[in-house]
Amino acid sequence: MLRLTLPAPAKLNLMLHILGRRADGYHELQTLFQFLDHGDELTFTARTDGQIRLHTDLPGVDHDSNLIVRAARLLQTHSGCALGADIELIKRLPMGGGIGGGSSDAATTLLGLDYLWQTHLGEDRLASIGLTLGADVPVFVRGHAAFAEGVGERLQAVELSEPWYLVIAPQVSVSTAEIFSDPELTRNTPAITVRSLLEGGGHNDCQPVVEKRYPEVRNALSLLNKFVQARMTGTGACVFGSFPNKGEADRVCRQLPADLPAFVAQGRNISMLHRKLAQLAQEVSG
Ligand SMILES: C[C@@](CO)(OP(=O)(O)O)[C@H](O)COP(=O)(O)OP(=O)(O)OC[C@H]1O[C@@H](n2ccc(N)nc2=O)[C@H](O)[C@@H]1O
Ligand SMILES: Nc1ncnc2c1ncn2[C@@H]1O[C@H](COP(=O)(O)OP(=O)(O)O)[C@@H](O)[C@H]1O
Repeated sequence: MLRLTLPAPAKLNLMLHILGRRADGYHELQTLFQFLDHGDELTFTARTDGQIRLHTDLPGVDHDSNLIVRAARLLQTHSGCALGADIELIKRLPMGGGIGGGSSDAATTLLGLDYLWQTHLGEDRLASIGLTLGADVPVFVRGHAAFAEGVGERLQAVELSEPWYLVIAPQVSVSTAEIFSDPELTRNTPAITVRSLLEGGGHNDCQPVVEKRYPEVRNALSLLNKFVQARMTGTGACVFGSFPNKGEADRVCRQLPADLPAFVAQGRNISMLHRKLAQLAQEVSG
């Protein structure tokens, strides 16, 4: 196989508690990740000259800093593979939205090129390579809804209900580092067990800080709160509410101001990337 198209789905942090700060400045957290059936799309074509070429520009991100290019080069280093790739990206996920677009693109690159180049590094090595690119990359490599602890790298797979979500993407990009360095961020939420969490509850400790700094996020939350309990994902800027079916989510979506970007997607416990890879494996073996 020389060419491969794969999805890079979004995630939501259904809750995000900050328990403390480590000596290296990173924060200890507890969070619940679920994927959405909405995301970016990447197409990989193998090159024999070893070059990595991403053919899609992202505003404010130069070629070599793009997480896709960095992931591809890391995979070359760790596997010793001499092949390269041409990569095209269809970018649908808002950047700095807290729905993990960059991390998901990186994970899709690691899994996609591992498949295309036949480097067979395996999920454990790909997840640890991914962690060097960002705290959120491993969950996308694993592809299962998870309760995460540590800086997000200790993952416990969970089975959640799969409701429909209405996601509003206020037109601001929130820097994760900026929110984590805010002196007003609450960093002392007591640890909870995954069991008590699944029985209900949880909140996002970053939300008050982002609401204070970004009126666009505050407005999106109060708009959505008129219909359903709204919450922010990750360090923002996206906010979401859950609905039992697509029809109700679409109905509320139609009532939002036309100039406010929003979409409806279903929560998924197994990521679309892993569904597609499993389908490919079945086609090859069948
Ligand atoms: C907090 C989450 C929840 O999903 O936020 P979002 O970025 O998705 O909104 C993520 O774990 C973010 O992961 P990711 O976006 O990969 O962050 P990284 O690139 O690893 O870190 C960006 C910066 O955020 C801070 N940071 C990040 C994660 C963490 N547990 N503690 C931190 O203090 C650090 O200052 C770091 O330099
Ligand atoms: N392929 C990529 N897609 C999105 N952002 C990227 C990518 N590569 C690098 N970045 C950088 O990473 C930052 C965070 O990206 P993103 O994952 O979209 O946000 P978040 O972590 O809030 O979900 C962006 O603002 C951008 O500067």
